Amino acid sequence: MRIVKVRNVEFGTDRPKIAVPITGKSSDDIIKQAETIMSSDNADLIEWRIDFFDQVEDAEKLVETAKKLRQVMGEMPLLTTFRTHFEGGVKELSEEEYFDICRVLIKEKATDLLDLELFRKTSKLKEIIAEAHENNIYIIMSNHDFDKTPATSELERRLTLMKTYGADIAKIAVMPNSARDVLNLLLATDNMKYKLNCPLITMAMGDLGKVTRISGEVFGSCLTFGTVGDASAPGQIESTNLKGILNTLKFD
Ligand SMILES: O=C1C[C@@](O)(C(=O)O)C[C@@H](O)[C@@H]1O
Repeated sequence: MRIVKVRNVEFGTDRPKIAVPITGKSSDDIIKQAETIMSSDNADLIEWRIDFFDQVEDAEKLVETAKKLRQVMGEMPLLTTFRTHFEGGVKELSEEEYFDICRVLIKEKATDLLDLELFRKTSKLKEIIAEAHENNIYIIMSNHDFDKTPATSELERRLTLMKTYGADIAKIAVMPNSARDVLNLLLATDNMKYKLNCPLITMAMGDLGKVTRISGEVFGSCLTFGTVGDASAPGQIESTNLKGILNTLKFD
């Protein structure tokens, strides 16, 4: 599998990296959360969920908060994500507004990794990916289904599409309604881990899917989301616990 190195963290090798989400609404809350995460010593990277931030549409405030985060985070990679309402996020934005926010983050080099949702306008996605790469920002392309788990072939098709568009890492999150759905997500992951030559992040959400959040090293998911405080999706495991389990399941 290809390895993607962002600052001092390698994705696609060794145990899955732990991303801890920040879900604060105000700039102060966001910085406080980052400080708590840093002192927990469990995170390999932080995901800033900017759809929770009540000033996300104010470019100046967005960049100012990103700069403060960088001061708190030292050399730890920052993933910035605007999760749209359509894919389970907090705030509703037009497609144009969504891409405007991506552009601000890229132009100001305000993040190391940017989440980009697959099901947006293709021509725009390609433009944003090119701009991100010119500015040394990595793209995690993503897709979320909060109701169900698509068929394995469809999961594989979506992951392949992400890679074709130029994603550095391809991510898919689904909601399982049966153990078979969980297996299908894991099967798609295992099928694509060598085929795609692109690190993958996959998970089944909710309690039923928890096993997918700890088994990435076996099946080929390079990152798992764990909590310090609030969760950003159902089924996320507390980060101290998560780190212990990942280390227990580690193999050579
Ligand atoms: O894409 C994802 C995955 C996620 O939905 C999860 O299930 O852990 C959590 C989100 O914050 C993140 O952007």
